[in-house]
Amino acid sequence: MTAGEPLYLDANATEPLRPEARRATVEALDLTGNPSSVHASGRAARRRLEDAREAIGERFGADPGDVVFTAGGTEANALALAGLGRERRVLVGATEHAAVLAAAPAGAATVPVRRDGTADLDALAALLAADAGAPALVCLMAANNETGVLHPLADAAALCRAHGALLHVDAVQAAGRVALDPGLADSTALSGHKLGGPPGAGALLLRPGLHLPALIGGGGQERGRRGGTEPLPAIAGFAAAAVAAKPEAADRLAALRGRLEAGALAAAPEAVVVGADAPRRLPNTSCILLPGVAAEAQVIALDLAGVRVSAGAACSSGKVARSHVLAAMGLGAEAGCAIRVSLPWDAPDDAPERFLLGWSAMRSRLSRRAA
Ligand SMILES: Cc1ncc(COP(=O)(O)O)c(C=O)c1O
Repeated sequence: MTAGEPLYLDANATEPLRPEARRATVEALDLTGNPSSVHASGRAARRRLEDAREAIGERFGADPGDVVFTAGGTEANALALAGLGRERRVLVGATEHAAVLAAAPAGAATVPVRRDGTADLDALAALLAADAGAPALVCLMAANNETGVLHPLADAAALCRAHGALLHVDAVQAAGRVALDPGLADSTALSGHKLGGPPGAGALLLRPGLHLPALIGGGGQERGRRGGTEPLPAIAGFAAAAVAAKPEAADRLAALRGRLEAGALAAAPEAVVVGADAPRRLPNTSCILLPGVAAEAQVIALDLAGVRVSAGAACSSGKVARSHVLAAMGLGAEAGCAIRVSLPWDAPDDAPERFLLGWSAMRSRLSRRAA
């Protein structure tokens, strides 16, 4: 990104494509074979697919045979819920992404969160103990897409193990941004475009030996766990992006985010950074609530000032829905005044200062309009 261009601060919606991912995707586009074909062209495509599987496995601590490629994070979550949730009672975190909430069965129990957005582990323990005889599947995300808040997954995993429950982790936002402990979850959902790959590929990582019935049948691909010809170019780009996305970049993003938040709070002391009290947040994410100013108006005015951010849960369809995440954290109508600023991997060094200029222009524009 160079000066004069719009400032893209919506990485949690989609990360900019990494150059390594672009190269790998374009190379794979020229492989004509179907990985299921037995001739030489098919075998070349199969080799590329298995290279990508190995790279993803190595990067996230899974055996390559336990990496199931999907079309993205939504499908990876749906596959876990449908396959592992079968004949288990399902418990889902209150702030899970719509991809998990929509895939959960109607009778699923909700694990509440505390005001800082972290899962209430006392409540989880009580829910698990309440029907101790029935096997359970617990779904908790590694990091929230709106606030960046990280759940205490090690403690949650210990509770699940103690109660014989499976733990599914939606790591779509956390993967590549913070280190993930590969031993914690029974299944982990990933999405290529959230870590700098092209859209169209994701994965579900499974604990060794865990049986996963397919959600989509078909030609027996992915060891019978996901039918359909694998989207090789997107998968190759996903793997290259996963290798390139280093949690070490977190310190730089956290420093930029720190300057951005400090500047916003100095300019508007009434502003609140939602989730800032949580013990851990994603380094790139800031949910800033400006009381009395509708998030939609903020996003439009910021866009006019050349700064691209999201409002609330706007990752779905461009519509701004009331955020169930902020509601679960105890916020009322003021939740409609929160924007999400998410720094991409290639955020420029002066991103905080450029955001603050745009923010100040946005605030003057909106206060002139209100006057
Ligand atoms: C936490 C989380 N899970 C799942 C998804 C869905 O991922 P995909 O866009 O790859 O389907 C998203 C997308 O915003 C997300 O933020």
